[in-house]
Amino acid sequence: MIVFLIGYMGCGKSTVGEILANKIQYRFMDFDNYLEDSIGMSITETFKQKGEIFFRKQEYLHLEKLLELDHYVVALGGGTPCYGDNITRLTGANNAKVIYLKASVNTLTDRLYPEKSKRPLISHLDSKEALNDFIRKHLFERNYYYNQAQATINIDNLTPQQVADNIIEILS
Ligand SMILES: Nc1ncnc2c1ncn2[C@@H]1O[C@H](COP(=O)(O)OP(=O)(O)O)[C@@H](O)[C@H]1O
Ligand SMILES: O=C(O)C1=C[C@@H](OP(=O)(O)O)[C@@H](O)[C@H](O)C1
Ligand SMILES: [Mg+2]
Repeated sequence: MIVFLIGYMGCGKSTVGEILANKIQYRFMDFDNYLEDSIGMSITETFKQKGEIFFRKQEYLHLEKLLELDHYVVALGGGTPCYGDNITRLTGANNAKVIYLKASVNTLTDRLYPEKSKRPLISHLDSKEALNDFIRKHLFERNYYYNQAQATINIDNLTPQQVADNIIEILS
């Protein structure tokens, strides 16, 4: 089986994915790190030098390889399920379970404000209010895709360990 974690930037896909993989003795892949290795540049540099459309194309192309994995937990990028037919490729894959880590706009704002420099889509937003407004609108657009996951966990008041334990319960 492959477990795909989806959800908005900052919901904890990378953090929870690693914990979950350790708990269930699966391998872990952070799709962003994988893309950085295969492109040979950080995501920030890729957006700057090649543009977002290039990045989305890389995500689209490399997703094909992920679908062949087994015994893996994969933390996808926040945008991965929201472009092309990626969400149906994920949910339609044999042997895959797509899980949405759902967080409120305020939780995401609090978590992302100190880390926005690592995320090119939000790094230009100066104030916390501007970030909050951006996330509210962006999440509204993206929820259409995230809501197609096979399971959803409301993560607002959970530690990463608790989120991982919730996923294990869903999988059992
Ligand atoms: N359940 C949680 N509770 C509190 N902080 C969390 C939780 N999950 C993740 N974080 C923190 O939120 C930030 C974003 O987490 P990250 O795993 O990078 O999210 P994503 O990969 O979805 O963008 C990190 O600083 C991480 O330590
Ligand atoms: O939401 C997005 O479009 C993106 C999310 C990022 O991953 P995280 O969700 O792990 O931050 C990364 O793929 C890139 O900066 C674009
Ligand atoms: Mg991540």
